[in-house]
Amino acid sequence: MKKQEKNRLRRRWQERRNQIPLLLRQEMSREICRNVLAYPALQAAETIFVYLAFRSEPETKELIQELFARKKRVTVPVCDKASHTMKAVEIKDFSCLVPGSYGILEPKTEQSDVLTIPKEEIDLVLVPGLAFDADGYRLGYGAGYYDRYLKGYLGYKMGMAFENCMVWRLPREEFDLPVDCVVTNRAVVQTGRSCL
Ligand SMILES: Nc1nc2c(c(=O)[nH]1)N(C=O)[C@@H](CNc1ccc(C(=O)N[C@@H](CCC(=O)O)C(=O)O)cc1)CN2
Ligand SMILES: Nc1ncnc2c1ncn2[C@@H]1O[C@H](COP(=O)(O)OP(=O)(O)OP(=O)(O)O)[C@@H](O)[C@H]1O
Repeated sequence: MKKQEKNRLRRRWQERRNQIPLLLRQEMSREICRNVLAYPALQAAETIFVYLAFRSEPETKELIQELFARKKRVTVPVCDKASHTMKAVEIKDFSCLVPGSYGILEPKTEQSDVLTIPKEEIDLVLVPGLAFDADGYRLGYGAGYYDRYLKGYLGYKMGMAFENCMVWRLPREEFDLPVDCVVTNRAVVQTGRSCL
């Protein structure tokens, strides 16, 4: 039941996000990144797990560039499609990235083999989503990658979304894990603990 409802919502929220004109999306993405960079949990974090945007998600390239400038350790997802699990792989620049699972940019395999960073070393995870609710619950693409990754994760979890992708309440299942805050172009919505 919940699954069907989530699938219906996925289509609706994906459509809604796709309808934001590109220029507005880019402008709002820059505002989200500014808000992320100003947030204390980001400033305190040394190792960060950040997604590489695809489809109409808030963009992260400029954010990552600034993380490099601030000497943060940057890791990005590498998916294993068979098990629907992902690992965090360190990148030092953009030159190692190639289209991987689902056409999302990923570091080349040789890089994944040597630069996988253990979950315990990740201070902050920046989480993409089609929608987030007021308690930090999230609607993703429906493969459970982030739910699996965040299970047992003790660091800080920060959602990133356009302000019109915030909703009062999403359907929840037992494996869904909320983020600690959601950063939008307009505000930081505190949904859990406030710092690292
Ligand atoms: N930028 C970014 N990277 C990310 C995620 C994300 O949400 N955003 N993920 C977060 O989990 C993981 C990838 N998850 C994905 C899960 C499903 C589909 C997908 O295309 N699903 C199909 C329907 C399922 C199917 O193929 O049968 C679709 O939406 O059309 C794409 C990515 C890891 N990397
Ligand atoms: N911790 C877990 N262990 C095993 N299976 C899980 C776990 N979390 C989620 N799943 C499975 O993954 C499926 C998708 O979960 P869900 O609908 O919450 O995806 P999502 O969070 O929207 O997707 P994504 O994280 O890929 O963007 C669920 O049907 C569930 O069976």
